[in-house]
Amino acid sequence: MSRKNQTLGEFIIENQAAFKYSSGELSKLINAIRLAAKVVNHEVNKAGLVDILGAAGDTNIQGESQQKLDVLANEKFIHTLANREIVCGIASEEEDDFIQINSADNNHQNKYVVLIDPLDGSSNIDVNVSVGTIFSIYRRVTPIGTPVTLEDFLQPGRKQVAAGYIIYGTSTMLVYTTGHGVNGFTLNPAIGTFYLSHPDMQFPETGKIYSVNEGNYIHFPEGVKQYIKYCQREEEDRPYTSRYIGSLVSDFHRNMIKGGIYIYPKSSANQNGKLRLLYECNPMAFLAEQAGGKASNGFTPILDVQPEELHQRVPFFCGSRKMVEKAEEFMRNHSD
Ligand SMILES: O=P(O)(O)OC[C@H]1O[C@](O)(COP(=O)(O)O)[C@@H](O)[C@@H]1O
Ligand SMILES: [Mg+2]
Ligand SMILES: [Mg+2]
Repeated sequence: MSRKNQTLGEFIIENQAAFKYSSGELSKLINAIRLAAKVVNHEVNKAGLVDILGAAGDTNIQGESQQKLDVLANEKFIHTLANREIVCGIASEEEDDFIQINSADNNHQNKYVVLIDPLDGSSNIDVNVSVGTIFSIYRRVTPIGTPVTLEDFLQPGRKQVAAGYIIYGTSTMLVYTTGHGVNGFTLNPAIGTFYLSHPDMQFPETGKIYSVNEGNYIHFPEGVKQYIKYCQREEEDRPYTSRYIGSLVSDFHRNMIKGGIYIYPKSSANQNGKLRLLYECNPMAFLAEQAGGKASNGFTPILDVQPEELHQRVPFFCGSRKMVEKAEEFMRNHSD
C-alpha cells in the first residue's frame, strides 16, 4: 500500500509485484527516467545562467525550430536510457526516425521501446514558464533477438505498459502510471529525491476551466466554436474560466488537479491539429483514463486510434470526463 512521502525508489520496488510481466526491467526503466529527469531538471533550473536559452539553429522533422533545451533534453534522455540494458528502441519528437538500441551481447535481448517528447512547451522555455517531458513505454511486439522495427512503435495507446510526464514548474514533479492508477512524486531539490506527494491522482468528474488557444478560433471546427461559446455563457455553473499556459504538460496537470478540459482541435490550417499521437496524446490519454478522466480526437478514444506514422498529429480533447463528453456532443451535433 503506497504511503504519502514514500520515495519513488521505494514505491517502484513495492509496486513491481503488481506488474504482470514483473521481471524488474520496467522498474529499471522507470528508475532510468527518474535519473534523466533530475539531470534535465538541473539544466532547466539554471537555464538563464548558462547558454541554453534560445534556438539551437536546426529544425526537426516537423519543421519546428529546435530550442537548445529541446536538443539537450533529447540527448540526456536518450543517453540515460540507452546505457541501461533495458530499451531496444527509442523514438523522439526531436529525432526523424526511431533509434535502434542493441543489447550488450548484440542479440537484441531488450524488451521495451520508449517514445519521448523530451521538452514539452518549447515556446515557454525562454520566458520562464513551466515546461515538461512526456514518455510512453511499450513492450516490443517483434521477436526478441531481432532488431526492433517501426511496428514496435506504431502500437495503439491501449497497449502502453507505462506512461508519464515530468513537469519542471514551481516544483519538479514526476507523474506516471503503469495501469494501476496515477501517482505524483515531488522532487526535494536539496537531497535530489522524489517523494510521493500526490497518491492516486483523480480528475474531478467535471470542472470550470477550459484550455484552448483561442487565437486560432476562426480556424476551429464549428463544434469547438460552439463548445467555447457554451463555456462562456452565463448559465448554470458557467461561464468557465479560460486558462492556457501553452505547455500541454502544465495545462493537463492543472486540469487534473482542479478539473478542466484541454482542447487542441484540428483547424483549417492543420487538418490533424498540432499534437503528436505517439509521444504527446497517447501517454496523456493513458494517464487521463487511469485518473478517471477522458481523452479523444473529438469522436474516438485516443487510445483506440491505430497509429500509422511516427510523428502523426491528432486532434486532442482531454480532461474531466463530463467536460470531454460535452465537447464531443458538440462535435457530433455541429459537423463542418
Ligand atoms: O502555441 P500553440 O499553437 O497554442 O501550441 C501549444 C502547444 O504546443 C506544444 O508546445 C507542443 O509541444 P512541444 O513544445 O513539445 O513541441 C504543447 O506543449 C502546447 O500545448
Ligand atoms: Mg510537446
Ligand atoms: Mg517537445
